[in-house]
Amino acid sequence: MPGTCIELKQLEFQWPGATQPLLRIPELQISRGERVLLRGASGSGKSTLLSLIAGIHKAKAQQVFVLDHDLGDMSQRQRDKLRANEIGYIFQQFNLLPYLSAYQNVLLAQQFSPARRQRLNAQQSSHKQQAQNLLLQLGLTESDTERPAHQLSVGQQQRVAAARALFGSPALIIADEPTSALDADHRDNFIQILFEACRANNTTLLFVTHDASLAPHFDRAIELADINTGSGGWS
Ligand SMILES: Nc1ncnc2c1ncn2[C@@H]1O[C@H](COP(=O)(O)OP(=O)(O)OP(=O)(O)O)[C@@H](O)[C@H]1O
Repeated sequence: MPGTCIELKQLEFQWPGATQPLLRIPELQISRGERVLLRGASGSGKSTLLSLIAGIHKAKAQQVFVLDHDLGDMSQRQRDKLRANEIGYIFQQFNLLPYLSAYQNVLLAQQFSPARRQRLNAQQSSHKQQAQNLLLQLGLTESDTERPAHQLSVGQQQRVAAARALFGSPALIIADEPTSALDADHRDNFIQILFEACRANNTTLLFVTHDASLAPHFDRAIELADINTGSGGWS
């Protein structure tokens, strides 16, 4: 459907070895440019749902549409390509390469993505300059952008992970508890910057958190248990 970023219909997912489906979601629709907070108890299946939307895993019975692509019809390779080009993923554990500098970690986002490279090439400045500018906007100092990731604080590493997700303007940002290690001031600042970057590009944001106080910042807050009738919905 035009204007729709994510559409789930009759999604059902069960981990191998589990006795029942973790996720059974009859329907969910998220519009392009919408900022959605997803909440749920620990172990209820939030990260699993994000991995299905990002095409990392695939459900047996599913209709998952992302940016008008039917993920059920796509091979792993095609889903990897869509993710590289159009989905910025901020992982709980950041997944930074420790001995690369902050800006080099950001540059990784375009390495496997011709679409991101093309959008970056349309700007005047070099890719390195654009990576550094994004890190400065997110609150790192110029010298921090040159430091290896393992020498940065947890909060700084979170910002590098966010910059890498945003680099090259993907259409969808998926963030899995990206503010869990930040204090309240840094958390609000981080969310404002993430929102500004998303607003500038009409980027959709799907943001998982345990922190109910963040809900007013978002267009919509979804409780996973309210949309899921699988085993994750009963906890
Ligand atoms: N790779 C996997 N193989 C088998 N089971 C898994 C795998 N990953 C997650 N699970 C199981 O799926 C359930 C949901 O896990 P998931 O990480 O999606 O929950 P969550 O809501 O994101 O939890 P949290 O808030 O604690 O991060 C858990 O019971 C977990 O053990």
